Amino acid sequence: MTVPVTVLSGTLGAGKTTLLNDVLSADHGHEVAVLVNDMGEINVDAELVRRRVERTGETVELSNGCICCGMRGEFESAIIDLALNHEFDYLLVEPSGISEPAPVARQFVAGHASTFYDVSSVTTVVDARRFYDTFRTGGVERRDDTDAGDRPLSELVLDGVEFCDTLVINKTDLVTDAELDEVREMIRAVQPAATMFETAFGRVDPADVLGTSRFDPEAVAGSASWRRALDHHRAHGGSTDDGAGHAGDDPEHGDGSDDHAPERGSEPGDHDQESDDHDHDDEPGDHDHEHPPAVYGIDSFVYQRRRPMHPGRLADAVADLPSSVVRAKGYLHVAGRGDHALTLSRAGQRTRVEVAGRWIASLPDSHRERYRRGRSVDWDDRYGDRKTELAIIGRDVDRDAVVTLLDSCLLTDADPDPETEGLANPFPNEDGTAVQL
Ligand SMILES: Nc1nc2c(ncn2[C@@H]2O[C@H](COP(=O)(O)OP(=O)(O)OP(=O)(O)O)[C@@H](O)[C@H]2O)c(=O)[nH]1
Repeated sequence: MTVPVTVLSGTLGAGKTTLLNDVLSADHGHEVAVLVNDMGEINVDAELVRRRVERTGETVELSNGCICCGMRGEFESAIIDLALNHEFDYLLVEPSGISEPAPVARQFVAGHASTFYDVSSVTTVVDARRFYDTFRTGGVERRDDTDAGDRPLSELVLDGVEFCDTLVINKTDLVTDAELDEVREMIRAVQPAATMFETAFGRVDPADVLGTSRFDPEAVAGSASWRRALDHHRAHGGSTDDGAGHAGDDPEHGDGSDDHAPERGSEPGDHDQESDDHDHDDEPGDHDHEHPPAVYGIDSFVYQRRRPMHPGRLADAVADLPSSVVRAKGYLHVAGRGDHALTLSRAGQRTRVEVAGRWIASLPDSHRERYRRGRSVDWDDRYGDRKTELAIIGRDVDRDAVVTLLDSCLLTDADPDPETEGLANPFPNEDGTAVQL
């Protein structure tokens, strides 16, 4: 029999430990083991949790790195060791505040540990105050964890919100009702599918996070609004691409730092395999539309163009995107970067662009043909698989204005040839590199 697992995700200080302690001290009816992954030398969270868990089960601490990347092997050994040598009937995992929940969950879905465990829920705790400040007012981010690489906090926050089945909006005591309404709406904009709770000091009913069986790897991986928008777009003729139209990674894996290096085909429900499997919320007769139906008054659409973007104008345009755009994610075809597919990930006011891999069109003939034979690539006679394809998510977004802004970046015949004329180009052009705009 497998042991059910809840992965409790959330950025630093969101209130995970507070919630965990509250749940553990309640009458939950389980023999719980807890695995805490702190990054610091002083294992404060583990201490707090240990006091609670002593009565009922085991606590395991992993403190020398992040279990979603550098410590995967150690993590796997620890959970297998737990399963083999200890008595418990539920596992709670609190990854570090910089861990991505998807690779953590994957260890239980696809790794050796999957023999012993079954993910019941990936629950993400969000600090309502900080979410509002980050996404509504574009407030200054605190970078209190140096191991987060160069990823903005806003993106780490959205990682958790986008990959979960249950969302706990915590610290509601620190926002006004109007602010909470906005937080709820913005979260719904990026993650329409998860079950949502609102709380202060992590007070939830244990049954809301333990044993819910809400987790479905494919559904969760496809639940983010940007993913739904891209899938819908492709399914309705925006492209015949199979979601892997270049030789690099999916924009899901938006991180080029060494520790969080993307790994193809490594996520639960990996999109290279499942691009068209999940529900697209089709509307009959809606095939001209490039977006899923509005959810909670939220707009989402996909901007797609083949022609390359002028690098300087694009960098300026990204900075000028209206604040109504909460999230944008997808590929960029940038002039002067004809070899490399770039992924853009915008979370709140922060935008990060990284090299995702090579465009298939830039590969030597033999490789190119092999790729094209292996997958149904959306191919253009002039540009091959190169294209800009961005899912744009927000509230009351002036779509025409965004399209006009992005169209103004398209390279024209009047522009100098960026491949030959040494145009200033802020975009990255080597594997594993990224810039923030
Ligand atoms: N005002 C307020 N403070 C809270 C709430 N929930 C937690 N806190 C406080 O916020 C701080 C961080 O809470 P933790 O539970 O340690 O957060 P965490 O997510 O475990 O943090 P890390 O383990 O550092 O990633 C603590 O001082 C908590 O007492 C809440 O709902 N309202």
